[in-house]
Amino acid sequence: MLTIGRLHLVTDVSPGRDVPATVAAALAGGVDTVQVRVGSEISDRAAYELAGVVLGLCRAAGVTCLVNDRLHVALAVGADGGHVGDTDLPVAAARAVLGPHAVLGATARDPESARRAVAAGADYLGTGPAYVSTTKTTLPAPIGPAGVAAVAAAVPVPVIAIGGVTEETAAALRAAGAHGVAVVAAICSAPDPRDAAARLKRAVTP
Ligand SMILES: Cc1ncc(COP(=O)(O)OP(=O)(O)O)c(N)n1
Ligand SMILES: Cc1ncsc1CCOP(=O)(O)O
Ligand SMILES: [Mg+2]
Repeated sequence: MLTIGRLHLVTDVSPGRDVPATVAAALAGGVDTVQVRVGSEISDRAAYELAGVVLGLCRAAGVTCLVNDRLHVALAVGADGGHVGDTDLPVAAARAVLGPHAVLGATARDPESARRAVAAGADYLGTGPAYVSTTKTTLPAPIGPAGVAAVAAAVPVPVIAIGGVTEETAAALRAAGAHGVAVVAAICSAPDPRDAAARLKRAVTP
């Protein structure tokens, strides 16, 4: 069974990004999980093609590759698994679609929904927003390290903090009980994504 990484790169949906180039740099810097996330305006065909390219980069680096939301794309490209949230397939349905061996992540913002997601088959939880995110601006108020700690204390699976995470805040989230962190902007908007990933990796490595 795959272990859950400590530094997850979630790909940037902003137009004009060279996603494969950023993923390659982030992998060189030490990202240990890549989650392919595309906007709702992106066709399944384009998502499939992007996921295939990212999966190839991940396989060459020996890194886990997940697909956000679109589990049929995850299955079609042969990714390691997927991640679902409140508006996606329910966790139990996602598990049924992906099968027993795939990695399945679920979003949970509080202890009760965290326990439910794990009971339904999630291997890890993404929790947040830890801080204010510039990438996804429609989110509820940040839960901070205390909210992350509450979720981490409630479940036996790895908890990945997401939302506004930076090199500076990653250590506090680990100290709060997060197994690791997931980022978009801290790597994708960095002047040097490889260096940013390396710094984040040091911050989340025990
Ligand atoms: C690691 C991780 N945690 C949380 C999320 C958010 O998923 P979701 O709530 O489904 O929101 P979208 O990413 O689909 O907009 C995630 N993707 N990864
Ligand atoms: C998809 C998602 N879900 C919660 S925060 C977030 C975006 C995280 O991006 P950033 O690391 O740039 O805040
Ligand atoms: Mg989702």
